[in-house]
Amino acid sequence: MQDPVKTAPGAPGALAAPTAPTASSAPRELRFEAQRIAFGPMMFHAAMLLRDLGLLAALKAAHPTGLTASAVAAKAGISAYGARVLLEAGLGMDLVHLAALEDPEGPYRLAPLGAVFLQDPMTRANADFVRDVCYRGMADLGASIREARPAGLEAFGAWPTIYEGLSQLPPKVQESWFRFDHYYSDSAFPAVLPLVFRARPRRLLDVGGNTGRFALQCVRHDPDVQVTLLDLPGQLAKAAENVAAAGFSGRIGGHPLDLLDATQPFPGGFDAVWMSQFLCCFPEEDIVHLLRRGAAALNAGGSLYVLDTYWDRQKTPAAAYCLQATSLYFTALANGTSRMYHSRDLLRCVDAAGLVVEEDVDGLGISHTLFRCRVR
Ligand SMILES: C[S@@+](CC[C@H](N)C(=O)[O-])C[C@H]1O[C@@H](n2cnc3c(N)ncnc32)[C@H](O)[C@@H]1O
Repeated sequence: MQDPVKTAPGAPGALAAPTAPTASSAPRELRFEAQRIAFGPMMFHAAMLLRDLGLLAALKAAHPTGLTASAVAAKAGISAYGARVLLEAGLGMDLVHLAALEDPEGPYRLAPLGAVFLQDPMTRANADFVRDVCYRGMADLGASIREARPAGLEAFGAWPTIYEGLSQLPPKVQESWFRFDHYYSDSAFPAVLPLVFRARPRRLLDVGGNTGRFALQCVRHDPDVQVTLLDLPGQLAKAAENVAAAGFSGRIGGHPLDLLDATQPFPGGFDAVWMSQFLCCFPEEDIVHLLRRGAAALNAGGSLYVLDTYWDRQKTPAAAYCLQATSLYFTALANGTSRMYHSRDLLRCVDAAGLVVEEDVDGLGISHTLFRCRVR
């Protein structure tokens, strides 16, 4: 197993201060970073409005000349006052630049960070997810931690976890949830298919198969494989629609169940059991049970695959930061007890479930690691 990436936030190299730092001795840049955190939730909304009211796009179209604040206001269809407060917040975030400090009317220009915030697909998936799914519920992070339940989920409904409510969330919230989930998994699926199908599994069990996205890729990749999806009824109803629309109802089936209900057995007789972006949805004790039940569904010689994202296995601090932040969604919105794991946490669960990792591949898609496991 590889060592943690030294540049990941929280990695040993990043914390090597011999004595506790004090606020008064902190360099100016650190104090600025602290203010970014302090005002972050407010600036976030300003950044989203700069994006969604079209201010950043107007500045992009007018690059490099730029636009005055009143011209931006006219293009966005907002008041001059509204344009000025958003543009000035944008200056603070370095999303826009002002041609001359002495003239606050502008012209304003799109800054390099503004171009990333406007155009980068990962930033868009993350930002929409934070605004539409997480923002309101995140105010209940403290209650969620104290009570080990997703207290923030009450913003949407009275479900015990977000998974029971997923198919009933408001359309925009669902759209942002799925776009976030798919943004990450879609990047990894093409990379893992050759690894999973090297052993030519004939029957594959996709545990937490959601709306059938991976199953559809499997049946397109291998003409002989049959896939069974395990998930909650709401997700499987959506999966059945997708599978039928793609013409694969004969090769992809669904088995609705609450995977945490130990009285409901998994179906058996599979050459491969697949768990993608799934175990991060559970606390460690449930992960061990789910792995054991997955292992019991395997034919002799079969493999259990775990595809997930671990913050210690990331190539960049930005990727580790995204995962560490996503953990807070699991706490306040999803179930109050799971998180984006360190790889060692997950490997400990694999061992406790009586499995051994035979293959451990990092760098799949944007941020995924694949463990191929067999029964010990
Ligand atoms: C984060 S999604 C991952 C979906 C998909 N495997 C992927 O890679 O994109 C987790 C899935 O686990 C399912 N799930 C969570 N808790 C469950 C439970 N108790 N019973 C059945 N399915 C559950 C959710 O409904 C969801 O489809």
